Amino acid sequence: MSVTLSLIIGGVILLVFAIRKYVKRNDDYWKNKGVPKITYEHSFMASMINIFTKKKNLIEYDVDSYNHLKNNERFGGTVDFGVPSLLLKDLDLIKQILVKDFDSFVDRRKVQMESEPIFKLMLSMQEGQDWKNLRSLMSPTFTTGKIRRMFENFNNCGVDLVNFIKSKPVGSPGSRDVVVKEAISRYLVDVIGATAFGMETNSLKDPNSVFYKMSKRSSDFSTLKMLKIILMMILPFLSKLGLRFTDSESSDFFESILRTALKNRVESKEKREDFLQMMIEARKGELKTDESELDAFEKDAQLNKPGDGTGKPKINLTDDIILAQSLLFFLAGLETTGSVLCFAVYLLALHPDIQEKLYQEVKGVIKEENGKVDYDGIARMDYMEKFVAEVLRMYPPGTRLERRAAKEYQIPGTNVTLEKDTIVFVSVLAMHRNPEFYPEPEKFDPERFSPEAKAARNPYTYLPFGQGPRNCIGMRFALMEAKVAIAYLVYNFIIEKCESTPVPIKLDETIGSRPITSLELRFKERVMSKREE
Ligand code: HEM
Repeated sequence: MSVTLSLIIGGVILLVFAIRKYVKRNDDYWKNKGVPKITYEHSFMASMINIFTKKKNLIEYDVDSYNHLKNNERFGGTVDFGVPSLLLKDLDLIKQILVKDFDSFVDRRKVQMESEPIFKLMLSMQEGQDWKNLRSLMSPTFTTGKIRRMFENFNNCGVDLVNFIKSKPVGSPGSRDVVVKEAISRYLVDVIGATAFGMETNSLKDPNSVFYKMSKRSSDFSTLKMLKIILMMILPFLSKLGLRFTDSESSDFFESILRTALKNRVESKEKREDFLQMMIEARKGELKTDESELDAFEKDAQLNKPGDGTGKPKINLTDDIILAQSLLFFLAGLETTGSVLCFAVYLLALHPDIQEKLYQEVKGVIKEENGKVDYDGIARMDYMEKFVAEVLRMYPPGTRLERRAAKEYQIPGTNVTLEKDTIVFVSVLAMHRNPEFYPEPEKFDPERFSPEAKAARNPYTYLPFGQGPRNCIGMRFALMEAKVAIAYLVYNFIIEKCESTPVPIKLDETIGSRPITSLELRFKERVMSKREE
């Protein structure tokens, strides 16, 4: 072996041991505080090896930790790659932290984004008062009234989605095997392009759409990319050296397109029904919420004192801030809604009885609305509501909710005091799969979300969009765009497994919260008699 090679190998071994020592520095943190430490923990080495060898994906660690807590334990300490974090299990404590004591837990884990100035300005990255000011300004953009005004865009993309599937090569008569992820992602890119920036991105119509290609790049989480992200979480200084969390080519592409769109909109003074327009109105203090439109989830999310009461924004919405929120709108909805839709279509294929019930409901409502899919029609579909809720229970894209203590915090009813900056988290996936809350959790059953079943359950057992003031701002938008796609698909096709469809579902091996990208299903065109139509 040459001297250089020996030096390199020696250097690598030393580096790995140095990182290991750094990561293990807090191993006794919880024991010293008298907090039950979850003995099953994220060992740095084991996690890295498991991710690389694809033995275990990231989200399984939280479920293991949750299941490791004893019945009477309300919370337990873990050490995530060297950072002490508290896993919350008790539902009252979860409510206390997410909603009642929100002022002590405004922010999430700090992420260093030195080399990504636009990402740093996104709502999800903001902290403290800056976040409150921005969130109050943005909240009115996602209310029912605003989504209703955007609805025509959903409809146009629904029609294009059906045509996209029909454009695929026919296998057996009238049926096509389609890669679901591609069809769904193209639909979402077009919906978001139109509703966020008034752009026709043409992903469904143009197989070579650059928007689709770039969005695919932005959501590619290969094993290597995940390891880079984990490394940047462990060693935050890497971002100061120019390493980026995001894919630079796609981020730069979207940033430049959005910058031009914003400039053109401001200069032309043209008015449209899209997110960009609302942000421009917000800049002038002209964007308002209609309080009567808010449901319990959104009332829980209201901040105590939004704005300063004068209607004038408390922050200066610069072009960069608007640009950052537009990009966030684009990215936040792609992977999340995309994975929900892929699971939804897969579950329909596996459960023909549920698909038939949904089809009958969709057909009935479309008939009542004179052949149209419209906002009120979708909102009236009760079975659709239950179906989507159950998909989100089984496969929540946001598997973990995190908050960071803004100050010292004594956990109510205990002597345990959390230090400022301690991370507390909720394993959404583990709760959704807890048989105590959801008997036979592996069974797909939309009736779990009947009004009676819901009323009998603690609402904090179900948190696909988080809860409290820092919940998902795009929930209504996401649910509507997902339901419209499902309605168009079941109305036009019978969805079935095909030879290549994996049963049970195969999950993405790195992240674990989305299906494999190659998932294929069979779409058979429905033949409707004139009387049925
Ligand atoms: C089915 C689709 C979606 C799911 C399941 C989902 C889920 C979530 C979850 C779990 C959170 C964290 C909430 C918390 O910490 O309490 C979140 C935050 C967020 N979501 Fe979504 N989301 C979805 C779609 C969308 C869409 C379409 C948008 C944009 C229009 C969006 C924008 C955001 C933003 C901006 C935040 C951060 C909010 C803040 O920090 O104030 N999401 N989402």
